[in-house]
Amino acid sequence: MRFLSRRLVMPNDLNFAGSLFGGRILEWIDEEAYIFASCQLGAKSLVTKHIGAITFETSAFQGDVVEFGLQVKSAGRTSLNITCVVRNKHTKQNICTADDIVFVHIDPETRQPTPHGKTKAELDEFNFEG
Ligand SMILES: CCCCCCCCCCCCCCCC(=O)SCCNC(=O)CCNC(=O)[C@H](O)C(C)(C)COP(=O)(O)OP(=O)(O)OC[C@H]1O[C@@H](n2cnc3c(N)ncnc32)[C@H](O)[C@@H]1OP(=O)(O)O
Repeated sequence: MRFLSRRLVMPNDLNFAGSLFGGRILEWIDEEAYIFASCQLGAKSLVTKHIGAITFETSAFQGDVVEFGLQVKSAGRTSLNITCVVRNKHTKQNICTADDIVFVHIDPETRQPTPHGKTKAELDEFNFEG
């Protein structure tokens, strides 16, 4: 798994208890996973179909730097299944794991699923630029 991106926890990212809001983490994961999937497939027309499992493991706080690890779990005909781990940049403690994040490649006109043309083996082999 490669950690490709970082964010700083700002005051407006906090919940009423003063820790990083779970909804904000999910928003970040959706966006980071979309960027990753889009780069892997070389395609913009992707929609989030499914997020299978979300586990919040430790809290993060204002001023923490969090980083996002992403990897392809599997590739289907029109879909890409991704795992994302959010961890504290300094302590390396996991904050959240989101598994089975499924994006579907769609035709921008019809908005129907359309093949993305990539296999897992191809993505594994040619993922140097992420
Ligand atoms: C201040 C606040 C600011 C907020 C600032 C926000 C900023 C955050 C920025 C975010 C930026 C990023 C953006 C992200 C992208 C979106 O968030 S997109 C928005 C949410 N998603 C949607 O609107 C999608 C709505 N769904 C659909 O349109 C239709 O379900 C779809 C995607 C066209 C698929 O239709 P379908 O009938 O399910 O198609 P079907 O052919 O049966 O299946 C297609 C593939 O999905 C797979 N699949 C189907 N169902 C499932 C399932 N339940 N589970 C797993 N796989 C499935 C199938 O196996 C198939 O895979 P392949 O075998 O072809 O590989």
